[in-house]
Amino acid sequence: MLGLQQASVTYPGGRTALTPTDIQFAEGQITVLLGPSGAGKSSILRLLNGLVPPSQGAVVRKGIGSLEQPLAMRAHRLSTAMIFQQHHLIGRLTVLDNVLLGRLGAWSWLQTILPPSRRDRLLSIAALDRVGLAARALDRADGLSGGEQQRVGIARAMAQRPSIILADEPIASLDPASAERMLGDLRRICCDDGLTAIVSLHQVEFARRFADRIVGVRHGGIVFDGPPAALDDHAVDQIYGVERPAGALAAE
Ligand SMILES: Nc1ncnc2c1ncn2[C@@H]1O[C@H](COP(=O)(O)OP(=O)(O)OP(=O)(O)O)[C@@H](O)[C@H]1O
Repeated sequence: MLGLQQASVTYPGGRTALTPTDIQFAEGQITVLLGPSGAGKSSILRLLNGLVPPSQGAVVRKGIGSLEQPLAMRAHRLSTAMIFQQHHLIGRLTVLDNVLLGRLGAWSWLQTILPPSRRDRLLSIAALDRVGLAARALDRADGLSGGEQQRVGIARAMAQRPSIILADEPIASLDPASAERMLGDLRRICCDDGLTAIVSLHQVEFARRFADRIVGVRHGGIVFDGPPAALDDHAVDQIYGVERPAGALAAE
């Protein structure tokens, strides 16, 4: 449904982060981009959400067309939610207000200056309930733990009512238990709602448990593409090479 067609990324200054790449992401599938630091995972996600334009090639979405067209990009962004490594919550706002921000893209100018509608508030509370945080709706966001704040990030993404979720290292700053909970919630919601998710991760064991499909990225290219069961030690070596960190195999 969403894919790269011979798409590459060369940043100003001349650094090529992604060599011309073809890849399709199937509807309703959870894909993990796995690879060492600097491999090009974030650059793929930035292409997919339009934060960087392809230097060559195209990003194409079924039913919308090439994202080069401004109207296509707008339609794509409205139905694509991002989850970041740092949750980007506004600490002094309530948890509920942060989740309501997920509705912004759907609001008219007038709605942005009026109090949120009852419908949007209910939708946001329902999204919080799905990550077990409805009871914290009126707490200040900065009063929550890091793991809870990341789950508010999932709720905010869900409030957008997306069909695609893009997440860039969403567990990078979490302890193992919080990471497990966060990925568990995300997987359950994606499976229940049939969402397409593309998530970059560093940890091989989390990737194996969380993904339907693993795409290994190294030196700006795809070096592995298959189901978790196919990610054997040889494949991990192909992805990480000598850079494989001591903790890469552990779910940490
Ligand atoms: N804005 C930028 N300007 C110049 N070079 C960049 C920029 N962003 C990334 N790069 C370079 O592009 C390459 C790929 O970076 P990218 O962030 O896509 O990798 P990554 O696999 O996501 O790494 P990490 O896991 O550390 O986030 C790296 O060499 C990086 O230094």
